[in-house]
Amino acid sequence: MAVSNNSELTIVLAESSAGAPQMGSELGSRAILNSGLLKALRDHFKQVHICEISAKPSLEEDHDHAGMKRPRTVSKATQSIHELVYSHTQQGRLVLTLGGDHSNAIGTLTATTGAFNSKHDRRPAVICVDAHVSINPPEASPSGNIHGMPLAFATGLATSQEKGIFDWIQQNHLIDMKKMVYIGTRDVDDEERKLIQQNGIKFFDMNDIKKHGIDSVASMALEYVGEQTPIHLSCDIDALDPEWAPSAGHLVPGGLSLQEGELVVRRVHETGNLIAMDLVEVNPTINVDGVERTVNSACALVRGAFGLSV
Ligand SMILES: NC(=[NH2+])NCCC[C@H](N)C(=O)O
Repeated sequence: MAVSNNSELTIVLAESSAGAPQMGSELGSRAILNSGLLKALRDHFKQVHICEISAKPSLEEDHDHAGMKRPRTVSKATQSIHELVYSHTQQGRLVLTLGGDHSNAIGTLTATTGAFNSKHDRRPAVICVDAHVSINPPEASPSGNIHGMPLAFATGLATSQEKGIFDWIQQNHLIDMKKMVYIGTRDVDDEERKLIQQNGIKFFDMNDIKKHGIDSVASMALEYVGEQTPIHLSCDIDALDPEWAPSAGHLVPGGLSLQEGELVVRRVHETGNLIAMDLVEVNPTINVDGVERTVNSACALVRGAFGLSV
């Protein structure tokens, strides 16, 4: 029996780019939704709810704190996302969050985990499709950009007690490191590598994909998270090769083809266990000639994950 109810979808437009070094990804959510995707989702689901969060540059001071840039703006935006996603997950709806930059996943991952934990006393699995592992604790981050840190906060490897800076994250929101897996990684910082090893976090990097093929990797990843486990699928568009997603913030060559990306998300769909999906880092201000291609790729991943026809 599937763990998710597939009749209602909530779309969260996470129009915040404060976690990234450059602006522009706040325009990504609408670019994706308005490219025909909304209609397709409305045709597919019985009901579609749309919510939005925007993080306008705050007028108050948001100076760096403990190795983080714009920490109060990002904390506030992700807390709002958390509250929305939490309440819609609790109502048994599937949730699609369209970013925005990857820091938004701090809000989504803590929300589905918190909501499932309080309702069912268990934590969902998290499948991250990403070129990066996005698990830098602030003090180890080479950039200070919070979009490189979402998994650090969502796992509890990074914490902050500072008022207004991620002090809203609670113990029961934290994802289970033994139930998370990365697919498509190829740009990992030294400290991130150590954390992945020390905590035994499962990953399938691009070499594993070349070696085993994407279908076997998808099978291994799904076997690892286990049957009957709700799945939160967290996708950064930069997992795809820049050929397929040129309008993204941090391009890393040697990524997944669109076909490989689609295969992964369709395999997740087939489990019947998907409860939430994030799609982040589409930036329509980068490589403007490639925006349409990037948006089409993003739509294809969303369609695949929710089992819409091609
Ligand atoms: N979602 C992204 N594009 N992340 C890029 C992160 C790059 C680098 N690891 C950092 O922490 O700054």
